[in-house]
Amino acid sequence: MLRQAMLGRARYTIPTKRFLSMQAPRQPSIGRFTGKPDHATGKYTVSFIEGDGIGPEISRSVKDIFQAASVPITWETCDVSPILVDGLTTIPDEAVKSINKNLVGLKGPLATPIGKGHRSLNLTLRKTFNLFANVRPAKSVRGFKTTYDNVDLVLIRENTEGEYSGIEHVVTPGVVQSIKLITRDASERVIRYAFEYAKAIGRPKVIVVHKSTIQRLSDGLFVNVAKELQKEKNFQNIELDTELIDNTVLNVVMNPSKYSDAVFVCPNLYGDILSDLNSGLSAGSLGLTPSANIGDKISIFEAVHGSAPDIAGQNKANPTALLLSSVMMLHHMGLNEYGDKIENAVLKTIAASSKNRTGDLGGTATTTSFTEAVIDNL
Ligand SMILES: NC(=O)C1=CN([C@@H]2O[C@H](COP(=O)(O)OP(=O)(O)OC[C@H]3O[C@@H](n4cnc5c(N)ncnc54)[C@H](O)[C@@H]3O)[C@@H](O)[C@H]2O)C=CC1
Ligand SMILES: O=C(O)CCC(=O)C(=O)O
Repeated sequence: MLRQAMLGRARYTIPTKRFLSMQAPRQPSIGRFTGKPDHATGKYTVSFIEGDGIGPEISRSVKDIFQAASVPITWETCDVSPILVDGLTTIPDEAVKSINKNLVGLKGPLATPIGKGHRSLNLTLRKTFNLFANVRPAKSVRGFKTTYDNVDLVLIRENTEGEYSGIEHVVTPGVVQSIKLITRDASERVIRYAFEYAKAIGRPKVIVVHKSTIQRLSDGLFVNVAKELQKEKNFQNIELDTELIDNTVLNVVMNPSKYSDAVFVCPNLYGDILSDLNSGLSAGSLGLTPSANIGDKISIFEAVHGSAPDIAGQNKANPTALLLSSVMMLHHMGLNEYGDKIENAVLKTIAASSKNRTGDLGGTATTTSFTEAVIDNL
């Protein structure tokens, strides 16, 4: 159900549906998929990184459901075991070639050793392929009761720098420094993407979440770039708000519906934390929230959650977040019919009965039984 609203000079389409659904959203003009299916088979090839911990279990679920739904995709499995070159973390050439060739990937969670060993492979992938925007929608799920039943939040996180730049050093024993790098170029490309995304999904407002009262230069630059961009003719009909992160966190917890007409955009770490909060509020679990890492040409889709080592190998993981990430991927590729079909089946399965739900949603289902129920509902 859509309603039209006249806002200023522009006509926007505002979705009234507040429950989880990413059905065939219009794609922003930046980062569009340009891959082509194979001539002989009519199928697209997608690079697949299964990931660590629960990764192989939830990846199996996605593969089984895609096969049952006859999605015209061939998976190309990629090994991203870390390789250290001159102290820098890289991934094997074959994986880089596969992703550069296919222009699209789906990945399970990758674990990062704490305080030693290789650098985060998640960050390495984002940097290697210049995936500058991380889109994280968080919506209530019909039939599954949480504190609020009308959460519909969209957050876009800067994905390549900020606190995740990896520039750290020991100044002197007992004194360390981590650099939060913010550049005009990276700020501009993610904020421009956020404006385009808001236009594409029919939201009239972009909110920059920051702390420029304290991080005056870095967050200050991020906010100023947003103000400059908003003056462009293309974006003048999108309202721009700026909010301090502590204020946003309080407001989201008190009344998430306040932000149902907005797209948040923020520097890397704020986006990481705020999006987990959004997941908790919308779903009561990390097991439901999908995401897209978008670059100019290449995009990689992944669940927001990590490798969940506490439940790995126990057939307890909820594959929904990876499944919904794969739905975002299908919409990105223009395979809307398949995306809608899988999304409907997943949501129907969760709504039907608590018996269908995995433990994180208070149910008793296993990864396998949930997958079978989704296949029955296709
Ligand atoms: N994008 C990625 O690949 C990410 C990777 N990580 C990595 O994951 C590892 C573990 O990180 P944590 O902080 O423990 O976060 P986590 O997201 O793996 O787990 C947090 C809690 O959520 C639960 N959970 C997560 N996903 C679930 C699912 N699909 N079904 C049911 N329950 C689920 C876990 O059991 C755990 O109790 C670390 O090595 C971290 O570096 C963390 C975040 C993102
Ligand atoms: O790579 C990691 O260990 C964590 C990355 C992360 O926090 C994220 O994907 O949001």
